[in-house]
Amino acid sequence: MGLLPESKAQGTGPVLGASDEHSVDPARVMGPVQVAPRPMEPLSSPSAHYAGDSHSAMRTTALTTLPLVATNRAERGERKSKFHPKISTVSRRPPSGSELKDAARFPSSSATRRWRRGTPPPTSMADPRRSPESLLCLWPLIAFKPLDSLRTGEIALNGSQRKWAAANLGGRVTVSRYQPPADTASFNLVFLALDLTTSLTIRKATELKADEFGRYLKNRYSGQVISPGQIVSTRFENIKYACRVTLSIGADHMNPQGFLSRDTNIAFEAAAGRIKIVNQDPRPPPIIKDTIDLKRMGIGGLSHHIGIRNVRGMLLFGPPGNGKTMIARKVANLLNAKVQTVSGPSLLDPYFGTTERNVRELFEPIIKDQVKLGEKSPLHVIIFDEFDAIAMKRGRSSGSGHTDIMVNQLLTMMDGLTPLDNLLVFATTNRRDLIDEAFLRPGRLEIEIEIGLPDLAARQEILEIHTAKLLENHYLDGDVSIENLAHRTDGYSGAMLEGVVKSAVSAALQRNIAPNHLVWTGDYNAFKVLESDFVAAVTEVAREHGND
Ligand SMILES: Nc1ncnc2c1ncn2[C@@H]1O[C@H](COP(=O)(O)OP(=O)(O)OP(=O)(O)O)[C@@H](O)[C@H]1O
Repeated sequence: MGLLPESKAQGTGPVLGASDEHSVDPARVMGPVQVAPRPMEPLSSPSAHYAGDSHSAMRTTALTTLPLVATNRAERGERKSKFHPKISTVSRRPPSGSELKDAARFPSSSATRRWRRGTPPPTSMADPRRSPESLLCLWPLIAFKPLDSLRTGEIALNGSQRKWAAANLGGRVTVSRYQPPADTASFNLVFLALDLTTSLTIRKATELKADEFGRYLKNRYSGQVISPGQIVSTRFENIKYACRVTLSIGADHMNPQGFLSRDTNIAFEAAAGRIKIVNQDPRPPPIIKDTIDLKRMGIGGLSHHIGIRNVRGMLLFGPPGNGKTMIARKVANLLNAKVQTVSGPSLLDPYFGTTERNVRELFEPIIKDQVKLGEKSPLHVIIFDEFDAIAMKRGRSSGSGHTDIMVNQLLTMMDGLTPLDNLLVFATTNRRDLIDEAFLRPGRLEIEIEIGLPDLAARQEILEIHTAKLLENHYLDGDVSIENLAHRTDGYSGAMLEGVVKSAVSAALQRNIAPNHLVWTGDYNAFKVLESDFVAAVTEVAREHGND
């Protein structure tokens, strides 16, 4: 049961993953356990068991955070069994003195930095400080069951689970029990998008029936917690699929982590290649249904208006550069929708009637699909950037009343002569106060989400997102502290934080280019972006935005 070398063990983060068909026996599932990167703690109870143990032992001890050391079956002299192939194990025992020292160092390891990106499930999509990427970085969850062949204190993770958790064999992880919300209905997922391009085992072109595969997954995994980024390995019609969760939306507050239920709508994606998806519902299900508790989202008194209809639109408002457009684009893309992004001012035309025509043309393909295909129409998404330019309060403009005509036309198009059930509208604005209230009525932009400036934790997440590639390629100097940078950038928007990273990289590149020659003189392997590059970039970006 060999320990990994110290350096490797340090770099190993938390372990987690989807349960795959071999590691979960639904009858014995104990419920999800959260694996999180915490400093190791000594065992609190010698009777704490994770493997080969009874339900109750698991329940009574699972609250303890335990240090674990990964091993594999071969090391333990075990053969792969038919029912538990490819299982590696993580064994638990009291930490040695040197491991406790590691634990003290652990928080500064690159693995920890990477995992700090993880956050507990957001309480609301309306949280203005959460980036879409940050929504994808939840603590991984896994459902554990007792397995007789494991020794006391061991847990088993398959390859997909280790990959998702960036966990190596022999690495230490800590595990703690995860308590889902008591209201399980609100913890159910309403929508799940799975990307199948991770299915490496598929050698020849395969046709996958989306409807049947969806039913199979729901039968098999109903009641399991699914998280964004997770890879679920499963065998269907003799083919092993690795399904990566690219989008998951919960019933309550659009929490992206929740139970797969028989009512969860599943959409599949696969890059053009070996997997051809057929029988996919051409129109992904509505992302927002009456199952959402609108009151808890801060929208009172509209539930009875919305009934079971889909929400038609969302208004994203707040200061510039904090990801409004990005959120809209990501959601639209992941929903596999036909997306049109238009900037409000680009629709405006001084020639009489041209603006109205532009608006009409925008809606034409959507109306056509709705009339022709009805329920089978693909989902269309229109993203209106700078919406205030075309949705300004009526009665304010002096002169021709041109703006009022356009607002009326836009409202008419959104309502549709035939209700447009195939349309989802995102409108973004920095000036919520300028928008005509009529747009905010039910059936139009029913949900308003304020996306404000990021707070400290959100700034750290955003910086981590934008430095992830640098970190991965070892281009970040060891002295760079994202945490410090987050402290230094109070009041910066997401776009400004992205600018800080770009500017720091640019400064580091400059150092490696010979003056006057524009020739790279550095050593690619030794290229590092330094803490001082970031510090200078913070000031530079502030100056650019007139904030210094
Ligand atoms: N929360 C965030 N997480 C990660 N990156 C972000 C975030 N917010 C902004 N960014 C970065 O800033 C860029 C600009 O963001 P985006 O255009 O979506 O902001 P916006 O709120 O729509 O701004 P505007 O009101 O000016 O249109 C994004 O493409 C992204 O790179």
